[in-house]
Amino acid sequence: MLKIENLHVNVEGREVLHDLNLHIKEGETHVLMGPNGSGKTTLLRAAMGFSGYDVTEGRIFFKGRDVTELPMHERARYGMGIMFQRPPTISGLKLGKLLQALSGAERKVIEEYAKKMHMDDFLDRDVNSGFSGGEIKRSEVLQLMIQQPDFVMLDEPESGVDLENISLIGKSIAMLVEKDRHIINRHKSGLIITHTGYILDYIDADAGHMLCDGEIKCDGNPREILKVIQEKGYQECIRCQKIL
Ligand SMILES: Nc1ncnc2c1ncn2[C@@H]1O[C@H](COP(=O)(O)OP(=O)(O)OP(=O)(O)O)[C@@H](O)[C@H]1O
Repeated sequence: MLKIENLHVNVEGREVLHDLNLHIKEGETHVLMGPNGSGKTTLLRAAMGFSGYDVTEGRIFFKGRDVTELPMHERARYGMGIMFQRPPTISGLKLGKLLQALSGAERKVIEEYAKKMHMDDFLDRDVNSGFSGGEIKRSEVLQLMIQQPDFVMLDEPESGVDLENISLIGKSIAMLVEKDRHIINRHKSGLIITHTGYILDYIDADAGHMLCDGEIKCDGNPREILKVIQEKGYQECIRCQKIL
């Protein structure tokens, strides 16, 4: 689904990602962990094609096609979707209208989806305007549910979300990446940034990666990586990777 080879990314003239390699197969969901400022969001944004995230070396392949030079809207059309860590407020644009524009679906269908995410009362409000942290996350997941991308990138979906809503968001993301289906019938994939690992209670991730100083320092079982980080810190995770 996504193959990243020897990726180097500059942000504001500084190299943030160095020689990064990542391979996520169709039907797989991976989690990405790492300390603050290590480059996790940069990786998602570069993969999605945001401007300001300059690929200076390396290639990004999506569904077998080299998308390194493709603009973001074409990557989205081709099946990539992203959930922001801190999405902007869009004054003057109602959430319902945005969902209609994203999907072309009728209002009735949008209302049904919105109900599932407990967002039906938000359709006539400006996107993210005055939304709480948890409401913003539910709105982001709702936008992805409407778009149904083949590959979702989620930036800290559980941060700022209360326990009840983590369950709702976790289960919805599991459906987005088809974790409810048997592996042979699963065609969607995902990459999820997490600090706490709560999302792993809902999504049985296939692999985990620890990013530090712009490089992936460890690949392995996500729960094992998380355990080492929680108990001994990131440096120990880098050191002990052989046992994961
Ligand atoms: N637009 C930008 N302008 C300047 N520096 C940036 C910009 N975007 C990212 N950076 C820098 O790149 C580095 C990596 O940032 P990034 O947001 O990718 O980290 P992260 O691993 O997602 O962190 P966190 O866990 O805190 O969300 C940081 O030092 C950050 O300050």
